Order: sequence, then structure tokens, then C-alpha cells
Amino acid sequence: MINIVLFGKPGAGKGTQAEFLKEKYTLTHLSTGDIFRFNIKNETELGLLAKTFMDKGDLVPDSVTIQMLQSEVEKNPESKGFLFDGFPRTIAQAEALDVFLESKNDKITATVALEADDEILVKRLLERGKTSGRPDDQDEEKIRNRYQEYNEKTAPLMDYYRSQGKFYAVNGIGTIEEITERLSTIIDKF
Ligand SMILES: Nc1ncnc2c1ncn2[C@@H]1O[C@H](COP(=O)(O)OP(=O)(O)O)[C@@H](O)[C@H]1O
Repeated sequence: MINIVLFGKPGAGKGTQAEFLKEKYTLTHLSTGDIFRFNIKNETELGLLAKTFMDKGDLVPDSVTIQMLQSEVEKNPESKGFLFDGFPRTIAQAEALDVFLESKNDKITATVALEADDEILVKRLLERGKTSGRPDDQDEEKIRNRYQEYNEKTAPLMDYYRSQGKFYAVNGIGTIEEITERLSTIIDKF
């Protein structure tokens, strides 16, 4: 089983790359952002709760997110491996994921990060906001708040995975194909 964490700031292209990688490596793609948005659309209890945080550009609380992620993994017992996109985003989430996978005799294979400058990414998100309908992409203040959340809570994960010898970074600027190629070079090692 290969379990990949796709890592990067908001707008770095995780979702776009996940679409290609999940096909290429037959992985189950789990995007916590997409799952939350699906729940918001369907007005579930989880969706209503998540919305209050997402609309401000804040992270959804760990307890809620971890539980949701675990139940999504459990829904896919036949999976050949997972592509985690947007999870983990905090040390508590990463630790919970390690414990959870270990309980299944499994583990994270590698964490691959897409790197790009903040200014380029903010522009990308505002552009995406024009068509995505996502409220968190339409307001520069909310976008800046997401970067602050990233810097405070998510960036420390790089050291977390580095200390496990599982952190790899690629340049996230280039064509979609070029970037898929860069990510594949890493994943192919496993
Ligand atoms: N692992 C997570 N922990 C907490 N909140 C999350 C998590 N994943 C997604 N969210 C919530 O969903 C929002 C959108 O996430 P996502 O779709 O991954 O987009 P982006 O990477 O562009 O910010 C986040 O700003 C956050 O509020």
C-alpha cells in the first residue's frame, strides 16, 4: 500500500495534481476541503459546523476533522492506498493519522510538497474565486488568514515528516504535466 500526503499552501495545486496522481497510482483521493464542501452543500450537521470556520478562512477543529477523515478511510477497505489532500494540517492531525494507520498495520509512505511563492498563490486563489463560487477564495482578507493558519499550524508538519525521513518537495511552478512528472519521480521510488 502507498499512502501519500500531498502538501502545500492554499492554491499550490494539490487538488489539480491529485486528479492525475490518483489515476496513475490507483489511489483513493481524500480531500478534506472537498468533503467539507460536499457536507455544506448537503446541509449536514458536519457541514453546518465546518462552514462557520471555513467561511472565515480558519481551520476546522482537529477533533471534527480527524474523526471525519478516519471514517472516510474506513469507507474504503479495499483501497490500494490513499492520497491525502489537505490533511493533515496540524501536528495533532498528523499524530492522529500515524496512530490510526499504525492500528491498521499501515503507515504514511511519503509527504510531497508543492512549493510556490505566497504572492503568486494569492493571485491564483483570487482568480479561482471568480469561478469556483468558494467564499473563502473571494476575499483577500480570508485568503491572508488561510496563509496565517498555514504558517502557524501547518508549516511545522514539514519538520514532523522530515524527522521521519518522509518529506519531499517539488517546485510547484510550471505546467500541470511538468509538475505531475516531478511528483511522479518521487512517488515512483516507492
Ligand atoms: N485538515 C483540515 N483541518 C482543518 N480544516 C480543514 C482541513 N482541510 C480543510 N479544512 C477547511 O477547509 C478549507 C478549505 O480547504 P481546501 O479545500 O483544502 O483549500 P485550500 O488548500 O485552497 O485552502 C480550509 O481553509 C479549512 O477551513
